[in-house]
Amino acid sequence: MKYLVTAQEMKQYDKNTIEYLGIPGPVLMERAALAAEDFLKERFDAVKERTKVLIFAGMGNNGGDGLALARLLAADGYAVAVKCVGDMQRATKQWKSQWQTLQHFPVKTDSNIAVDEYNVIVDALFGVGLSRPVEGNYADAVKEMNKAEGFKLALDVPSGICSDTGRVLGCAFLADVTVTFGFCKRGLVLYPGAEYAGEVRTANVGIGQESFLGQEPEMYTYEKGSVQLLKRNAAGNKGTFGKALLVAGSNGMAGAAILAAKAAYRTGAGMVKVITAEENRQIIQQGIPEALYGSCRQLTESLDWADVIAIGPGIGREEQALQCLKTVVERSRKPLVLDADALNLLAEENGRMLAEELRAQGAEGRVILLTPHVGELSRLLKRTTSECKDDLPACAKILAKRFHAVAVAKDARTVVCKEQGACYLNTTGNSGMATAGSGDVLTGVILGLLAQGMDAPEAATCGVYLHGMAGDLAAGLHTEYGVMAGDIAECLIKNQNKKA
Ligand SMILES: NC(=O)C1=CN([C@@H]2O[C@H](COP(=O)(O)OP(=O)(O)OC[C@H]3O[C@@H](n4cnc5c(N)ncnc54)[C@H](OP(=O)(O)O)[C@@H]3O)[C@@H](O)[C@H]2O)[C@@H](O)CC1
Ligand SMILES: Nc1ncnc2c1ncn2[C@@H]1O[C@H](COP(=O)(O)OP(=O)(O)O)[C@@H](O)[C@H]1O
Ligand SMILES: [K+]
Repeated sequence: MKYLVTAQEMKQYDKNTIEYLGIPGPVLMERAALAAEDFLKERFDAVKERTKVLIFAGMGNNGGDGLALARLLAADGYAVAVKCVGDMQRATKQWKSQWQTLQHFPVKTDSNIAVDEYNVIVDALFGVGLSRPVEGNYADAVKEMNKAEGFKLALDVPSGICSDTGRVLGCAFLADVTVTFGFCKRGLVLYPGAEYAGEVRTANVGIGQESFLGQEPEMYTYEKGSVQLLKRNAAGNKGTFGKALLVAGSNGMAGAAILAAKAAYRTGAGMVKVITAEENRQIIQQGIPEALYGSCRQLTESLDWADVIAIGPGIGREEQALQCLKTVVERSRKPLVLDADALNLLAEENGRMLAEELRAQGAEGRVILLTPHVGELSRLLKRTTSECKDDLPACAKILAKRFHAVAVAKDARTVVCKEQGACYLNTTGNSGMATAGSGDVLTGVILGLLAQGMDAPEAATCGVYLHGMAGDLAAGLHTEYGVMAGDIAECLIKNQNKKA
């Protein structure tokens, strides 16, 4: 598990470390600068004579880190220059102290430094203290850095990237690598910040879990290798691994049902039954002969048979779909995953009473998982898609609270939220997954994990992680251009802890 923090959380942990743990600010700054120096030495020591480093320093402590880095590199024999941007009178105390020390070292600091003489550019303009769009002299500096050739390193956060949302505020530094201090910031993982940050290295500077003082970060992600599937019972039979009921696929949409059913099997479900339109019987039986088949008339008896249920992929919004949804909501209290058109139906006027009923069931303890993409989420919350996209974690939380459910808000960085507690932000997957049917595969994965007895929040987070890993493996085989949803289903669980 890896924490992802906001600027405010990071500032609080800085403060706790200094004031409560008693580690002075200048010590933290020195360690931050040492971590950045270690990284540069690892890359450039072999070509030190040809390496010329230019550091752009703002007037806050991020700039202070830059000044300390300049001193360390100069002491180590590197050619270093610093370009200060801003009014030195307004610099922080630590900045001024670093500046005084720097005067004893051979570092060029005049204002006429020509960027094109340098082959390593370090951005130390703003870190977590960025508070408004980058304009004027600062914007000119960012543009100058971006235009420069050579390697680009950002300290803590690329300047101009909002640490909390990953949004570009005005303009932003485009880094090859970001060395971030203490904990990884959310904005380095969320898009477009993730693209500006390049490769992210998180450096230990002495701010750790002891600095939380009871206030853990509200977001985390999984790192490679940290997801564990439930141990399989060696003596188990197909009943042991769960009966998964999938209500999917209207006339002409059998593919959605096949993809989701395949994914549930590939994730380990013992039995999968597909309830779908009569017209789909043959194609389902050919497409996935391992699945049991039932028509909509057999829904009620199938609800008794099932351990867990998913409804939505490809069901459409016609009357029959609404009736199926009604039956699933009213005639069962079993764990339920709602996806795609099941969510659209709940958002429509016709589905309002059902949505109310579902909320009441959630409050009474029914296990409910909702897996909307941004469009479906916007319909459920009656907000615009850009409002949802701009703050997906907050919107996912609202949805989770509204339905007393687990919300899986899908995007390039999917968020999983419970009513209470930390949010999970997924970092596996790639643009190849933006292809029709890949959401159906995710529904099947989550259903398969639930069928095996995983609890709902874990099934959602593991499911999203594994789905992304499968997408990465599929992209390894077919490139991001060539991935189709069926490839993702085929790659499920294969070496889930290895990146393609
Ligand atoms: N605490 C510690 O000991 C440690 C901290 N560490 C480091 O400190 C960094 C945080 O430092 P920080 O809090 O001083 O904020 P920082 O990112 O330098 O920016 C603030 C300055 O920018 C200015 N400013 C903001 N937006 C602006 C804009 N758009 N356009 C123009 N100006 C703008 C703002 O001005 P003001 O808003 O006050 O007018 C202020 O002057 C952190 O990221 C990490 O690198 C590490 O060394 C580890 C130990
Ligand atoms: N650029 C991307 N990077 C990573 N994952 C992505 C990207 N684009 C889409 N995905 C994932 O693919 C899936 C798409 O789901 P959805 O929009 O419901 O598709 P569909 O309705 O076609 O099945 C989601 O799980 C989403 O997180
Ligand atoms: K920076």
